[in-house]
Amino acid sequence: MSSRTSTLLTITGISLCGLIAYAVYFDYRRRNDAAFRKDIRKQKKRVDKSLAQSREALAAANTVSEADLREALKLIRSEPPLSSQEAKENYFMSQVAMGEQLAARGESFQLPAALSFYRALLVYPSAPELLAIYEKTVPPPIVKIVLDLVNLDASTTSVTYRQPGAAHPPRPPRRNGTGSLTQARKLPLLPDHVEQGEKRCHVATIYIHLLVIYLYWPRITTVLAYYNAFPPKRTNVSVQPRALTSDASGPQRVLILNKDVAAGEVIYKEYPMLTCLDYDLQSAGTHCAHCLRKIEPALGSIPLTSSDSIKTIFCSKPCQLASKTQWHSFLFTLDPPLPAVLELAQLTPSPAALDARRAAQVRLSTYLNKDKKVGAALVAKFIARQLTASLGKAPGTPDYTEADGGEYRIEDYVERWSMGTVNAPPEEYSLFVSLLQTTLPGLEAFIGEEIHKMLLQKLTFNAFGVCFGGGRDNRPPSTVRPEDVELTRTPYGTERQIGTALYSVSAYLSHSCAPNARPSFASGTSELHLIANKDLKKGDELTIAYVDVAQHAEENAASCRLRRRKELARGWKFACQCSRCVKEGSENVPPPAMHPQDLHDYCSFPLSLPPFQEMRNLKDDPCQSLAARTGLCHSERQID
Ligand SMILES: C[S@@+](CC[C@H](N)C(=O)[O-])C[C@H]1O[C@@H](n2cnc3c(N)ncnc32)[C@H](O)[C@@H]1O
Repeated sequence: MSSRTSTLLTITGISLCGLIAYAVYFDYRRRNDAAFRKDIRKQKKRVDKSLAQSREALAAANTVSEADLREALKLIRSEPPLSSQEAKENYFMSQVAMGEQLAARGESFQLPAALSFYRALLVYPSAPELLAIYEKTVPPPIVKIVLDLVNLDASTTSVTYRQPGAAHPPRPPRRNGTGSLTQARKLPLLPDHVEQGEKRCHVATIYIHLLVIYLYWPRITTVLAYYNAFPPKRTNVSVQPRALTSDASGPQRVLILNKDVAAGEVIYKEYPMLTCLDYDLQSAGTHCAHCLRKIEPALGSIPLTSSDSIKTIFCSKPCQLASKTQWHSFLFTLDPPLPAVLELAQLTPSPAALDARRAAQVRLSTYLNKDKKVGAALVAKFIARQLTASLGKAPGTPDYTEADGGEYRIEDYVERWSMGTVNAPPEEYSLFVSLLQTTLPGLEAFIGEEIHKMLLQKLTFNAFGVCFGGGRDNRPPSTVRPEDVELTRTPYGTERQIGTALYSVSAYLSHSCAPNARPSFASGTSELHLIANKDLKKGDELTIAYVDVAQHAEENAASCRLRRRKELARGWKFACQCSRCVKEGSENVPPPAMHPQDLHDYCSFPLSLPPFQEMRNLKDDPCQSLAARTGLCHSERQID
């Protein structure tokens, strides 16, 4: 030990001894000397009084009168409205930043700080959620002023009044969640759901309520700064609002390159948040059900032991463990769905309950298997992953976070994705509910049909098809109408994929028929490598092909254009305006003749399928007359 260290320790030791000695002496006199005790009481009263006086004086100096608030509201109401989404987002960020700076300047800046936070609230899509965030992060006197402003605004709003960018002043949360994950997060706070659960008088239900409250409560620090921390710097890309043009359709956000890259270079690599092996391959046992790697028989595989209701194998122990803890136990086994549940004796299921759980799993698996319903599997896995990530963490399976310094979970990414318009068959939701009811009773109260639909729309819309090499050619054909086939983004075509995966960064890639980048699965797993198709410059928007854009031997430019635009219209509901489509569209080359006896010559519906047989007998354009009667065929309106 150096002499300096020992001197410090000696000084510290003496000081501590002195303090202890004084405390002992003080305590001795307090207990034994009545006059000393009286004196202390007097002193304490004096100090308390003086403290109370200074608090009152301080409060009086900082009280914001109703007149001040009315004046402030008048000012805010006179500000011009914001029209675009981008302007609202910028406004929101600047007001929050200003609020924070003003709040840090002390008590005399509380009103201006509150005004900034209030302005941000007016343009935020979910005011109750932001208020909850403020309550955790903003000094309480400022939050109080914000709440006073909200109340005053609500009590004095006239119908013609418009806030900057906001149609209405903030409202309390709606009672039934519809439309967004943000609302899903607030469900546990809604009394009608809590009452519903309590009526069941079920210990498990109450436990599930607590679990969901914990799970959905937003992690305060991460919400506002999302796009600062995401995507991580190592990906060399950023997510930016699409430059506004006269065309209002198109992606809201796009991926922009942050540095120059050469053709063939890997721009970034990304692990999936969630994977789904195609069901036929899962049954065949040819691929790992977690990373989707092809199983090499010589190297062996690891089965999922314990009551697996589907035949599942993995390439390695880590994949088995990850899959088991993230969703497999929850969805496809009779094991406790979450490790935390193990400890609750009252949740030990009866044999009848286990039978019901197994039956629900088998029903869902059968449904998934038919017509490759990957959307339903993605939703089930998403819910399972959310729950297990929060409460069922096992060693070696860290929660998903793909950001610089931000702690994000899967729902934080999905919440911000755009969604398509998928309509799930009605039985899909009831299968899902019966799985939840038999696995963690009570959970289903929080995932209504609307939330289920919203998840389905987001997950299927943003899913990627995983293909190795050029993909496979033995995927079982679908028996549903072409328009109802679930499509995933893959330049090889969904019918060549071996599975589906969701990626937090790549979700933002938009489509071009002449893409400047391509996804590759060169590691032989679902890890996505984004490769530059040509030399690219910092600031370029990255695009990939959502569909197979290659012109095949039997096609000419026009029929290739028609095929890919049809697929884009069916899967992603947009008419591509890329340079290639525009150029080829202007060349007016007629597509080669098709086979009218098999396919409708415009939308290529197989007319032999039962619903379309009647179309053969129609004299006029079958697509149009069918569309007029049933709305079934609308491709022609979407693609050209
Ligand atoms: C999977 S999402 C893409 C996500 C997107 N980056 C976003 O969050 O806004 C697919 C949707 O993006 C839009 N999109 C992508 N590429 C497009 C393009 N080239 N032209 C028009 N819309 C496009 C379409 O609305 C499409 O349905």
